[in-house]
Amino acid sequence: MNSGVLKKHIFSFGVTVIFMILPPSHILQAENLSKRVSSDRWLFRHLNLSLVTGEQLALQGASGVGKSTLLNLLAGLEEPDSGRILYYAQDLALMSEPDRLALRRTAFGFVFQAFHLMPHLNALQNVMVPCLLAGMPVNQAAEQASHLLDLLGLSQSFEAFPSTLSGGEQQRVSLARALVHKPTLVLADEPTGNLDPKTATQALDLLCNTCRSQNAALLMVTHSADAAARLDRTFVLTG
Ligand SMILES: Nc1ncnc2c1ncn2[C@@H]1O[C@H](COP(=O)(O)OP(=O)(O)OP(=O)(O)O)[C@@H](O)[C@H]1O
Repeated sequence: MNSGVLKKHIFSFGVTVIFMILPPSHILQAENLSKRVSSDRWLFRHLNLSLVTGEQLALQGASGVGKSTLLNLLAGLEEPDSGRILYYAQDLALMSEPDRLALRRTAFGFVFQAFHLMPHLNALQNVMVPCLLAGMPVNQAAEQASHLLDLLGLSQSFEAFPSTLSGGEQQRVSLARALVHKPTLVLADEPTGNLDPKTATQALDLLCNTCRSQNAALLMVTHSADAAARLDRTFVLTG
């Protein structure tokens, strides 16, 4: 073995050992998080939650307990009353608004409960938005968006505007939009809540498999015990 090859072997062995010794890195940490929605109502107090890179976590809890609010806090869309949220050890509250916006656009993927599709854009254009915001060429964005819409059974609906789509179709467009730019963290609020059982299984397969293959962490709100059981771990939010 010549010395160049030997050095390469020693280097890759060293990298492997470092990965084995280091604890898994936290992509997201919520520390001592508290949120109050009125003078006498706290949704949660001193909540701690963390996700490691590539981990899939189900978020469960009774209706109205604060799951969507927690997702909004973790995404930096709302501010906690106390506590902090770290993305790879960076405190979201200490980032400038442009940096936080850039992080949300490039690293995060969202499936909102209310979809939040842009009404003046068709399904394909809605899914292309995160790619275009990340600076991807239009052709490539269209290719990635149409591939995901195909996989979600929406190949006939590229040109359809949100108002002409059913709730389940809008939800699948919203799911495609959350994944299309290959985010590192996907926050999904009941992403299969509007789908029939067969379509829900297909959509969940796509969500979980895409996150696994891209080593993206997934935090998914779900009322379904079956859906939760597919993920690595469940966190139950209690009032
Ligand atoms: N900004 C706010 N001001 C006042 N009340 C709020 C605010 N945000 C959330 N709430 C209240 O907090 C509670 C939790 O809402 P949230 O949507 O987070 O619950 P959830 O657990 O996601 O519920 P579901 O499972 O029904 O979707 C609700 O009672 C809601 O009305």
